Amino acid sequence: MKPWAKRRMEEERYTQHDMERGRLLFAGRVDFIMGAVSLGTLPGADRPEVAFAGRSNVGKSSLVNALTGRKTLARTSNTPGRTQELNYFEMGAEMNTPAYLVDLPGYGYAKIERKKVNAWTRLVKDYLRGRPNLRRVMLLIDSRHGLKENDREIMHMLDEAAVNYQIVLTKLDKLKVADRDKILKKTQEDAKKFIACHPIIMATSSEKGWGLEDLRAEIGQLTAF
Ligand SMILES: Nc1nc2c(ncn2[C@@H]2O[C@H](COP(=O)(O)OP(=O)(O)OP(=O)(O)O)[C@@H](O)[C@H]2O)c(=O)[nH]1
Repeated sequence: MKPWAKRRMEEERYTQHDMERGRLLFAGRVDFIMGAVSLGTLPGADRPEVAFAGRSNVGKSSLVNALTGRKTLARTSNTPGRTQELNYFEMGAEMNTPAYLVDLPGYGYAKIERKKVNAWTRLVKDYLRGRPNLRRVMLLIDSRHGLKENDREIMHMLDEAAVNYQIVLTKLDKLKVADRDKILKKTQEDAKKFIACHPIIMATSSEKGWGLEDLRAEIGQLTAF
């Protein structure tokens, strides 16, 4: 996308207030609250939350770290599929409208046995159905691969649970310039087939810092009361 076109979209999509709130949310303290293995142990639903989901190795930890400008907040790894908990982070503790960021366990790692996949599905399904303060799930998709079968399964699950979700492409820097627009358009077309999927696809690179300002603003807007 041409920089001017991108700039215009940003201006139309977010108010100054959203951008400012997004910036402040991620600029202050972002504290790890807990890793929940069951719904019974989740923190109270007293503030809005946004969850991050995606296949193992999609770049979720890198993105969360890049958003907060920290290197060690969410664990990045070369051993996909290790985290099997709902990891809660509190953002904007010093603001009067704080929010939670929830890092959902990665899915689709081939070496995980069926039993664990079932446990993941159960935990995440229960979470998605029963969390009234969940404003949106950011569904991360590796821009080199596009939507895979298990991404589509999750999208159907989100559709059924009537959870608002939005696709965030990751690792855009790994694509050739000409391929970036192609994957964006293709994903946009795919997204139309899913009822609860947000029509706007966000594109990011944690490595280069691309799309982070937009994503912060989006989350700022979503978690404003
Ligand atoms: N070039 C490039 N590499 C990236 C980017 N984001 C992540 N990576 C790399 O992709 C690999 C996986 O990244 P992680 O952030 O650990 O992925 P994850 O989704 O948290 O993985 P799990 O812990 O399995 O859930 C790492 O080697 C990262 O360095 C990006 O924007 N650009």
